[in-house]
Amino acid sequence: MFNILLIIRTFVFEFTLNMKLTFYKYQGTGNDFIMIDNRTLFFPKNDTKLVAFLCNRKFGIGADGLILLENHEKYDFKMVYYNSDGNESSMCGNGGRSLVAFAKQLEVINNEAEFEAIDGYHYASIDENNIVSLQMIDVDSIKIEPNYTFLNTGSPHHIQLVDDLKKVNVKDEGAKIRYSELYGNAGSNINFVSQVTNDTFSVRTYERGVEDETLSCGTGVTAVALAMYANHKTDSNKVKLNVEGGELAVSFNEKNGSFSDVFLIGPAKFVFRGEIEI
Ligand SMILES: N[C@@H](CCC[C@H](N)C(=O)O)C(=O)O
Repeated sequence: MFNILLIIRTFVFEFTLNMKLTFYKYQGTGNDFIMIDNRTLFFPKNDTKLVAFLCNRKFGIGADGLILLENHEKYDFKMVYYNSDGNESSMCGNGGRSLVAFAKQLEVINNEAEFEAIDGYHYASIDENNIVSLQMIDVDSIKIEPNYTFLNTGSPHHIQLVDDLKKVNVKDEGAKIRYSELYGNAGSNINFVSQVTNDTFSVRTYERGVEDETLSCGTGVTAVALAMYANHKTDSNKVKLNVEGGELAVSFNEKNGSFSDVFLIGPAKFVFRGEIEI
């Protein structure tokens, strides 16, 4: 039976490396990631099918994304992020927070980290309860339209306020906007938002590269917090975000429409460690 599954898997994903891969599984408010310690640079980084297989929830380990931790000449480490479709992508906020917890588990850092991701330098701190506070990129350009707001917080985000968040079919409605003329080939992540109080919002996100709703999106809630402030929906510079997988917070400073000292704050948890034949 095992051999038959291996043959099916090899046929579907088209690879066999004949090795055992050690991986760690992490989640940040339900956005889940496979972590690989790639400090020896053993991982075949251009193997899209391998990454898609590892992230596949039926044939592989299952995750929204895969992250490599690598050495960096100047900082504590480097982050390389792939979406579950197997393609390397732009910044992942929950992934970045989870990677800081992973770096702590590997004893690469203590309670603070400086690392480089695809969008540049990041500073982070982690406390004894594994609450990670991750500095995100500064944002100085926000497109405000009557029905939506668009900005880039390391990844592109479309933000739309809705009347009844529970009733939104995030997968279908998100895909329509993601593949619409508005965003062309590159696409965008799509966030549906409802306001709870002056400083609290609920968010559901369709993620590009997962092509489905995920339980949380870190760059997404960061974008929502800044967008709600820019649209005068809140006057607080610390915003709480309820997502399907838990709660996050985003703090920032704003001056003349530009945002700096943007921090994404929330839990990052180790789930399990394992080995998989690839
Ligand atoms: N889950 C992420 C966002 C990951 C990147 C996104 N799917 C994209 O390709 O733009 C987060 O927590 O920020």
